[in-house]
Amino acid sequence: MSAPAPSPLAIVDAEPLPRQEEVLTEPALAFVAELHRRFTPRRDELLARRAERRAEIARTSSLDFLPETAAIRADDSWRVAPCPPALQDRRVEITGPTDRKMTINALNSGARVWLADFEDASAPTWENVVLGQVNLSDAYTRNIDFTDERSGKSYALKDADELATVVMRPRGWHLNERHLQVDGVPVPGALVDFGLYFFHNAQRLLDLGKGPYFYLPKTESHLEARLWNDVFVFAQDYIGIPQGTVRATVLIETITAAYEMEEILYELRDHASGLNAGRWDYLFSIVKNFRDGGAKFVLPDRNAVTMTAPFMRAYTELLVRTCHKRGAHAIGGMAAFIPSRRDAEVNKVAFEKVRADKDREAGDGFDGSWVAHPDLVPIAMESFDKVLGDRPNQKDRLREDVHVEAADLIAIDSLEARPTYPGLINAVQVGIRYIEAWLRGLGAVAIFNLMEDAATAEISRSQIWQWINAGVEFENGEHATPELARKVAAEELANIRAEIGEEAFAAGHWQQAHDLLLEVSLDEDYADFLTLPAYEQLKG
Ligand SMILES: CC(=O)SCCNC(=O)CCNC(=O)[C@H](O)C(C)(C)COP(=O)(O)OP(=O)(O)OC[C@H]1O[C@@H](n2cnc3c(N)ncnc32)[C@H](O)[C@@H]1OP(=O)(O)O
Ligand SMILES: O=CC(=O)O
Repeated sequence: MSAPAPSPLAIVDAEPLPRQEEVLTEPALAFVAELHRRFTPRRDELLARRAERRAEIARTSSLDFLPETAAIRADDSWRVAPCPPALQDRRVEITGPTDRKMTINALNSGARVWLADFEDASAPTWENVVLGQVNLSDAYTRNIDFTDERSGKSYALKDADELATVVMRPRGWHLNERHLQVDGVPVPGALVDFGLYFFHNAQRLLDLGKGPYFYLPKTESHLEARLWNDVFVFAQDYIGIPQGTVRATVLIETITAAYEMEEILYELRDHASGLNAGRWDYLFSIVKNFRDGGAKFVLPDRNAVTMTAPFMRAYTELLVRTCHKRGAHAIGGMAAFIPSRRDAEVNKVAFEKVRADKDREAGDGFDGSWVAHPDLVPIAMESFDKVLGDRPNQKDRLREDVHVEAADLIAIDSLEARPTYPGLINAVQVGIRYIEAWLRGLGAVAIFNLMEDAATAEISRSQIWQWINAGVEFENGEHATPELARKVAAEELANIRAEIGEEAFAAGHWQQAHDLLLEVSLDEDYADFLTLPAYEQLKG
């Protein structure tokens, strides 16, 4: 008797979208279903391991390099695969969501790379998930030019040799895509985003002289990197392209991954092209993991933690050293200051702050860095041009002077700043405003002239949780308590209502955002990710 046919992947509870049939083709869905069958069980095991490790951190309040992988770190002989030409020069990378306008603007921005984001800059509505894929395919076939009906402005791609190389960021391992299910089980969003993109574009990209390149977010261990590597090996065979075609840049943006940088590169060595210092999620991860570690681990206001804090320098310098030792690119992170074309003073501050950040990164040995806005591309370019000149990167700068001990990465108490009452107000303001936008399908927004996305919002809500649980006393004598957070949130909601007016208030999701922020900031049972309960409430 022949084996029963595998269950197909079903589209569940989703309104049909224009042109979805171009992305959700039968062969593409069969590929995603196969990824799910092969790899979701291991994904589930690895999520359970995350919980075990966090329980261990709660018990010990410490982390260390892994004894069982010491041989990988000690072996000086291995390197990651040679870098493909399209990724040699990554001196400036722009990030952003994949709606049609942003896709064209990012590709045309003058940056060498565009991080096309299905993760923190994108709220995972079904429309964003599917139409983001349509837009990327349209960009590769040069079928994307359009006129914005509201502004009347026309958008067209520049010549191919002027466009940024795309590095696509799928969702992290923890999020499911409820609209695609096998036997009633939702497929991990990571496999949906990766699978659809890879299936439709891998060969097309090779024909264009590029390749299927990925940023891997929120990795917590080298075992998770191994899972991605196995996904790549399977996917390359499945569509018949050579092994080693995929390239992945791993975001080192969890505190546990910072202790496994070498191991992560090792697991992915046939597919790795670099590591990125994702500072915002990194801070979130520190607060999350050490949230109940007592006063020693209490971070001050988010905006008071800069990249020059000793524990942040330990992290970034170790990242550069590790990458260059193994032949990989070291890519810097995101300064959150957003320029304004309408306000010269805001613009000036953003340019100054971003220039200082990029100068520091270029000086420290990074091979490139991120910006959030096209107007910041020339600023970052100047910083890296000064250091790199005609060289595509500075991987030859080995930074052997860098020595980081395990304790340096979590020496939070070396900071003098303390949490402040205005810091609490800001965390509440940003939390409500960001969650409201997310529930409308926007994953990245400018709030108070700073870029906010899922990672920065995670810091805000986690700090409220941590400060309350650590019984922080602010400079004005107030204590962080659930009652105080509720009072500040109620005031903020009233302020927003007065600011935007009744009609706009009623049209938005403000009360819902307020309630959700309080839930994820005050619940004793801390939610691992804000986007998990938020996804339950996301329409579409
Ligand atoms: C922690 C992390 O994970 S960081 C990575 C994730 N976060 C991101 O990627 C954020 C990316 N940045 C953004 O999304 C945007 O810059 C925002 C939301 C912060 C601000 O956007 P806006 O309010 O539209 O900015 P602004 O009005 O100044 O934009 C001016 C123009 O630049 C374009 N633009 C702004 N940012 C980007 C971008 N990142 N990519 C492409 N185009 C952009 C706008 O579309 C607009 O184009 P138009 O003149 O044709 O209409
Ligand atoms: O994803 C990047 C970060 O800073 O977080």
